[in-house]
Amino acid sequence: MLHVDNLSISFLRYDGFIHRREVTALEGVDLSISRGEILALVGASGAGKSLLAHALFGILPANAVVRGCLSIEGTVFNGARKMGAQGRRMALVPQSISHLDPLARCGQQLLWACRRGKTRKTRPELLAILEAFGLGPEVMELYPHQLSGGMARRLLLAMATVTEPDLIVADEPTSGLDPEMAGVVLHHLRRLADSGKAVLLITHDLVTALSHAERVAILENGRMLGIEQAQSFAGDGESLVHPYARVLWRAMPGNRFAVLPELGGGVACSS
Ligand SMILES: Nc1ncnc2c1ncn2[C@@H]1O[C@H](COP(=O)(O)OP(=O)(O)OP(=O)(O)O)[C@@H](O)[C@H]1O
Ligand code: NI
Repeated sequence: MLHVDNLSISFLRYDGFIHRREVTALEGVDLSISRGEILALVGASGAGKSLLAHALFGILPANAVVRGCLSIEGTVFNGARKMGAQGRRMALVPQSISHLDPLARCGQQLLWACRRGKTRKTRPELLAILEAFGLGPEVMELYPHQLSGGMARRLLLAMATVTEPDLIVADEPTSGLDPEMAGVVLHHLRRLADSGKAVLLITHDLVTALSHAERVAILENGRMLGIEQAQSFAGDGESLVHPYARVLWRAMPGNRFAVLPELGGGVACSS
């Protein structure tokens, strides 16, 4: 449903008045997501996960240079923002809660999300989507500053999913949530995938990725190191195709916890 082919992102920087250079942040990234699937995109802070999401939605800053090919169900596009009706079939749950408008009540922002998705919802339907993310009806009347960080994140999730888009890109949707609420959010994303949607779940947490995704894509320093089946992260990691994935898996607490030279050396402790 979504195909990303050879995506590269760089930023133009000016050194002095005339010297211009490109700094590459993402290089040669390939991935695809099918309907019914959660693909987790994992990587350390700064790996380029949010950049990839922003490229999909055409919301990179003006000095970004994007190369490669993005297509959704066979239609090539360069950012959902410029796609009209097609773009409305994709929704982003942004990483930062600053994407909420501080001057508008939460209910109003939920209605705007419906309007952007050309969808009409009744008040009971809006309350139901809030409830699905553990938010009560009183949230409709509140302003963003009256929400906790976790509530604001869940409101962003409600706004992204209220129109039931075909592709949901959720950038760190569980960050700042307690384990119970994180479970509610991930369960909801699972339900959307099971109903035929495609979900790109961006997270730095391999455990979250493994428990909810079919496949896990590993991004490191702007490069895709490989895509693995989630079920291959088991035992000693012998079913994992990519050496880096094996290193990552074995380095997790509870596994062999061996820090190998590829990760920069360090303390190795085997159980
Ligand atoms: N507007 C920009 N101009 C220049 N470089 C940028 C810009 N935005 C991001 N970058 C760089 O691109 C790299 C990837 O950033 P990105 O936000 O995608 O990381 P991330 O994987 O989402 O990290 P995190 O887990 O912390 O959210 C970083 O090194 C960052 O400094
Ligand atoms: Ni990010």
